[in-house]
Amino acid sequence: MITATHLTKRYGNYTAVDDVSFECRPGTVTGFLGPNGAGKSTTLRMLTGLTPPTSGTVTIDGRHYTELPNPGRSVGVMLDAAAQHPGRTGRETLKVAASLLDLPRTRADEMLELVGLSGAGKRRVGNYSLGMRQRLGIATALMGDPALLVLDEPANGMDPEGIRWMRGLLRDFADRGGTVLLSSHLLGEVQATVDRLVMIGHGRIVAQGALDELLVGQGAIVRGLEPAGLLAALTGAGLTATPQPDGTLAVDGSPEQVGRVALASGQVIVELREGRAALEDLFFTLTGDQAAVPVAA
Ligand SMILES: Nc1ncnc2c1ncn2[C@@H]1O[C@H](COP(=O)(O)OP(=O)(O)OP(=O)(O)O)[C@@H](O)[C@H]1O
Repeated sequence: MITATHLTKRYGNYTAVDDVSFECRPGTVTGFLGPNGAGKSTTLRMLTGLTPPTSGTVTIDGRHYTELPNPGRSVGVMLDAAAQHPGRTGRETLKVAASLLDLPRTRADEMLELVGLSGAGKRRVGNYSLGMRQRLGIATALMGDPALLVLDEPANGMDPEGIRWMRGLLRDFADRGGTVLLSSHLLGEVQATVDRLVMIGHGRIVAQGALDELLVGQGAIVRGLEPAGLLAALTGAGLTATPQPDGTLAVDGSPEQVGRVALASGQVIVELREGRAALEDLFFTLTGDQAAVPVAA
């Protein structure tokens, strides 16, 4: 289990990570989501002992990363897939990782196979695409058969097939009791992969919880035969309705409320559903500059 408690990092007067607390439990995949510069990498660097926190703690099964006897056997980490030695082949990279972990070098070929790079093992990493480097980084992280995985932007540079592959791999890892924490600045990349989300903006956690919980209570989506008339009726009834690019209105009321307003005002509705606004909208709202959103439990 990963536990961050009031984790804070300041660089001079600038607070990159501000009072961040969250947990990642065994059997779950947690997405750590936020726009560029939100503080994700700094948090992951504190988690893996590379940057000391200004205050607060982050532990792995109750211990600091630096206190783990053989960290690579407990936590698989990939912080920067692009930073691998370009002159080594994929196989050499994994052999070095195996020897650092005191594992047989044959493990390198097993891992190449696992991440679908068997055919590219003899090529230099400098000639790999970013997606291939991500696969190699994941192979390195999995090398020591850890119970936890920490991956910074693993979907970066991966094509849709690669993302699908990674989703299956991480799901399987978590289903076998593993704990996964992965960061992303693009919700769409991780939405189908994660069970839980921790959203960060400007160094602060703006929301966290199960994916389903975060989607609850998002209002209603309605499409009227005369959108302008429906908008006026909804607004007149005290509801906030926002026109969407697809011609629907996103309303901060329940479908029943919207239906009643439409009935009372004689507006014809051609579509009405629970407003499970795309999580992307929630993400942008929560992390946008205007957002002064309190921390959700
Ligand atoms: N060593 C440092 N010295 C000063 N400022 C830093 C340092 N490291 C990070 N920062 C600042 O802290 C903020 C958070 O950076 P961080 O890399 O954690 O964000 P991020 O969410 O991972 O975004 P990205 O995906 O762009 O890396 C940024 O404004 C960054 O400029």
